[in-house]
Amino acid sequence: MANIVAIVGRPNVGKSTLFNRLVQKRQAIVDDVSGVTRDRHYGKTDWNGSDFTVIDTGGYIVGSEDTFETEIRKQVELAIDESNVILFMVDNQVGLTDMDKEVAQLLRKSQKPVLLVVNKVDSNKNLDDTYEFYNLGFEEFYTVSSMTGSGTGELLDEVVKHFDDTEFEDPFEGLPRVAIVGRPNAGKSTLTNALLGEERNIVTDIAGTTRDSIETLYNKFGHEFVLIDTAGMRKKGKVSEDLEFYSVMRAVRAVEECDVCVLMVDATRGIEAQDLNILFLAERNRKGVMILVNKWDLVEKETNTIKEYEAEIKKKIAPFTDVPILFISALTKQRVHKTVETIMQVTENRSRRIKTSKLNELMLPIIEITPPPAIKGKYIKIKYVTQLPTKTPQFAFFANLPQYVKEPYKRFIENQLRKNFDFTGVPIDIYFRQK
Ligand SMILES: Nc1nc2c(ncn2[C@@H]2O[C@H](COP(=O)(O)OP(=O)(O)OP(=O)(O)O)[C@@H](O)[C@H]2O)c(=O)[nH]1
Ligand SMILES: Nc1nc2c(ncn2[C@@H]2O[C@H](COP(=O)(O)OP(=O)(O)OP(=O)(O)O)[C@@H](O)[C@H]2O)c(=O)[nH]1
Repeated sequence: MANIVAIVGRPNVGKSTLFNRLVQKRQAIVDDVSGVTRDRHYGKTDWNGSDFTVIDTGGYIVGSEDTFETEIRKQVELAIDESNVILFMVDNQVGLTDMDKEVAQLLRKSQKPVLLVVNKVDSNKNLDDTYEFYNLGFEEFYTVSSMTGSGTGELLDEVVKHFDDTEFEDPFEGLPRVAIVGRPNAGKSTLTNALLGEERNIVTDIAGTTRDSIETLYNKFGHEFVLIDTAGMRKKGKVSEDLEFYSVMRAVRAVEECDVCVLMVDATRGIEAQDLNILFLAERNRKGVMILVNKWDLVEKETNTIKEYEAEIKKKIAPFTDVPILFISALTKQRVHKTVETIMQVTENRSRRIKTSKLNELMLPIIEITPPPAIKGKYIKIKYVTQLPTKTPQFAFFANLPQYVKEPYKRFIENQLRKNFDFTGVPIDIYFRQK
């Protein structure tokens, strides 16, 4: 089950600071698609082995027509809808404010666990000031300093206790789980219908703590997989910018739950920042990925159109370019069958295992010819390589001075692996270890 933690609170209490502490910078994604409106941050992190996504719901538009109150209300509603645990943050330096009380009032409606976090308790002598926050009606609260990190460990210990890790009976155990994601209007529903047709039968309703994702079995022409449909996340009556964000949240959740992430792009719009965010998220989550350029029927074609389009996309998704890109029309069903075949291929690639003997036979001569560059006069000797017994392809190269192997060489090794074995659509990890 995906676990999502939202941070809410009035402006300036330190939400972004906590967010940045929890989510390493490179893992954070700034949802600045709406640009003129507000920034929301979401990113992946883990505590004691529990993975979760953190959303910083904050960020306000200067000069917005919305009053703070409407803004806060939206933010809180979003948190209640989309997260599994809510962190309600207040500011110990400023003390209790009316706006904090209003937020508390809104949060009272939530069925979800809400943890009160008193921030900016930078030293123990500030603890005396925190008592007034008992007025918010919570039985307890957590004092932290987002700036120094103190208290965040205790907070996270509590957060992870609220995750729903119940193993549900999975009737599709062992089948690949596929999510179709993309911006609003990219054609996700059209493709889903093209795949499942009239027989679309909803087999299970897996009730998560937050909402139901519907899983449907695709079983035709000898291919079998489970389609994850998180369409329920889309609420009626949301204004456009929220709609955009809901679609992001839907994608984030779908990415968490899938094995293969099918990113759908509208050919008439091209690949956009938000598409790339989702793609990178999938990559970091070690999911299989493929790109569908949909509505290809609308594009005026010349001899090199596909080639050029593909090159354009590859430039944007670099360095992970070993990704299938198909040009389809969900509407006319052009290459829909090819889509299914590619899904199966990516699934197979993701669980590909290469024998150690085969790996060494192939890779050691390559390394012999192109060894890692010597550093400070020290020669790096790679002795052998093995694939780790993980769910997705990960390789360990054993060397005398593994710490000296740099990123470009890692990339070289990755490219060689990709050249020799089919890992298309699959992120691979390469580690250098001491031997
Ligand atoms: N002393 C102290 N200052 C903090 C701490 N956490 C955040 N701050 C400061 O508080 C200010 C606001 O922090 P942000 O993280 O931007 O607050 P926010 O809640 O995300 O604000 P919005 O984006 O406006 O919603 C910044 O100047 C931070 O440096 C803390 O633990 N101690
Ligand atoms: N010409 C053409 N139109 C398409 C194609 N696929 C989808 N459309 C149209 O694009 C519009 C949006 O398609 P949907 O399938 O609803 O898109 P979606 O991604 O599910 O949209 P959201 O539910 O908003 O996220 C509809 O009017 C479709 O008929 C295609 O391959 N070619």
